[in-house]
Amino acid sequence: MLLEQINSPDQLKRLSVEELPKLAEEIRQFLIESLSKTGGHLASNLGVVELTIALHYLFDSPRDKMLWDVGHQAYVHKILTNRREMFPTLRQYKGLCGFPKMRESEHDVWETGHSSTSLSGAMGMATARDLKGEDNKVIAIIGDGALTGGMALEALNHIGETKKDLIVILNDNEMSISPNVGALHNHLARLRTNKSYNKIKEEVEQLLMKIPTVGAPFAKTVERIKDSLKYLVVSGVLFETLGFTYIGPVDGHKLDELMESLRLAGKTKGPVLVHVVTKKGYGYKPAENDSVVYHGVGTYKIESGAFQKKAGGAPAYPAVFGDTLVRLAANDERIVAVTPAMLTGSKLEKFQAAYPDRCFDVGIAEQHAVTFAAGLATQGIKPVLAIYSTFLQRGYDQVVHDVCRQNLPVVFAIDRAGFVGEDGETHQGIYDISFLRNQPNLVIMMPKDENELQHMLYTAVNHDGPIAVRYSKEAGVGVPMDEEFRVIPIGKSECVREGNDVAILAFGNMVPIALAASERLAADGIEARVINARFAKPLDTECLDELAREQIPVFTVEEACIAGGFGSAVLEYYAAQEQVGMVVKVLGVPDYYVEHGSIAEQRAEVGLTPDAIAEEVRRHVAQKIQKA
Ligand SMILES: Cc1ncc(C[n+]2csc(CCOP(=O)(O)OP(=O)(O)O)c2C)c(N)n1
Ligand SMILES: CC(=O)[C@@H](O)[C@H](O)COP(=O)(O)O
Ligand SMILES: [Mg+2]
Repeated sequence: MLLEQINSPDQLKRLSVEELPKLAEEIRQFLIESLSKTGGHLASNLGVVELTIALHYLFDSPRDKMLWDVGHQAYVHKILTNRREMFPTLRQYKGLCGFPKMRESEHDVWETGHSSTSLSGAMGMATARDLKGEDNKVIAIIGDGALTGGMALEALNHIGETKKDLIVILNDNEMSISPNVGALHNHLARLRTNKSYNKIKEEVEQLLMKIPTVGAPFAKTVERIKDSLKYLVVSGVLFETLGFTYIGPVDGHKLDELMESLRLAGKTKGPVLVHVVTKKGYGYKPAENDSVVYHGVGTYKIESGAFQKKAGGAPAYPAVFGDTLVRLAANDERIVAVTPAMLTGSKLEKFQAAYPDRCFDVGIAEQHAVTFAAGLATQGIKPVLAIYSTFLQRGYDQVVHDVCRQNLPVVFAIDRAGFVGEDGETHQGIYDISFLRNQPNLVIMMPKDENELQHMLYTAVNHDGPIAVRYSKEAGVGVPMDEEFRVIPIGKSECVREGNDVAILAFGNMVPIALAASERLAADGIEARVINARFAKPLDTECLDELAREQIPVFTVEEACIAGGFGSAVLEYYAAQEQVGMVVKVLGVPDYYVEHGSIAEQRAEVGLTPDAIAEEVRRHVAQKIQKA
């Protein structure tokens, strides 16, 4: 086994080029076996085995900087940089991170998770290198999906003009999570198939070089013909017009072709773009046949690729969203769905099948998605933007400037709200309450269960202004679903458990946890009133005033950052009412990044569990008795 000897790029470099295909085979087998037990981003990593080997064979990481865009495809990089043995802990609590992590290795020079940041980071590193008079390489590896992200295009524009020595490896597998979309994608298709251009270029070159003496100088004039040929044969070679030397297309699974192109790129001055064509899921039939399903996987049987069946139970919130939107759209032709490249994650497949002309996958382009929705809304269309909380961060200015300020009726269906588990700190959906609550006109709500989610969605599509309904990725509570939709009165909470010793104001998916805490407290003779807050904006001020009149201590609970969240809003309200005597304890996510693990482990870490909440209340009650 070659792989057992390889724990560093230096050890890799000791292999002969002839041994590399065997190493690729062993790494591929390792990925398939290891991820069958842990899950993870399988298809993307299977597609970059040869590319990653070639990069570490030819270049000198970490002196040469490698930046992995999105970073979900950096498992092979991690295997080659002394972390193979950590793979049984992949994406587990305190285990190997599923994305590049500086703390894990000096070879992880840039942390990712959100897409389209690698080119800007690379440009920063290349510029710093030149300012310091150093001469290392800077290499960004970006997928065709990530290339549709606005940041990537901003960086291409900047890099192309400055002529920095910088290598961009475009890993083009025609896939985002779903099939890639957009004009850029179509341009790449033309480039992928332009073998004829490269063929002609080589033949002309060989022919000329055969002509003694006259050949060489004449070759220069032909250079221009070749370039015009390129423009003739391959319409709009975008990258060269942007100032890059374009090399490709290169077969990303043929090591000899890859090595030759990467060597050429390493010798080429200025910005270079190597267009590598790969197959997502390469080398594992189930993943090759369906790289959408095998983009991010749970555990599976290697022989068949069959996933371990999840126990039945209540439908997950995203599935309830997808099904509800299909029902709502049947009776309201204004409704359209917009997704920034997360069609399957947001469970919009059924909507797309039912209403293909009303379902818009705009690619990895959250800024555009938000303002596209705003444009739709100005013309009487009812856009439902299905977007993960963490990815909405990428379109924040558009939420402020284009939607809320213009008071446009856009529905933000904020999925993956709260902890997300294995994707970890780059993907936690815990900041949206804070960054949205400061926006005038916007309503922010979260259901206590899947039945209330359908009613909140119904309320949202009938609301005349910007409105956000957030929900987690988890399974619902397991309550019956009402046949008929009903409107949830905006700003109205509901009491789900009576009690007069303390009040727990729970937001969204924290309601079941708060109820469980109240049962523990009841056993101690402490009667907790549990309020399903429903709205972080506008607050149910009548409810808050009542609690103040009764001078009941308040515990707010949210699976979101404490700073600026729902509890902060309650504090602000009481402060504004000069209710100085009111006791308000805000329970939520403290001021640090919560890393990967299970959602349960993340909640336990920050104290969002029935036991921890009950303990907080007991501690307060004990202090009160002590003071009395
Ligand atoms: C800003 C942002 N939006 C969406 C995502 C979700 N996402 C993760 S990987 C991916 C597709 C990436 O496609 P590509 O860059 O082509 O990589 P491939 O998986 O094909 O190797 C998407 C949409 C993300 N990580 N970051
Ligand atoms: C790498 C990335 O950002 C996506 O693949 C993300 O991991 C999807 O998350 P879900 O699995 O929750 O859809
Ligand atoms: Mg891709």
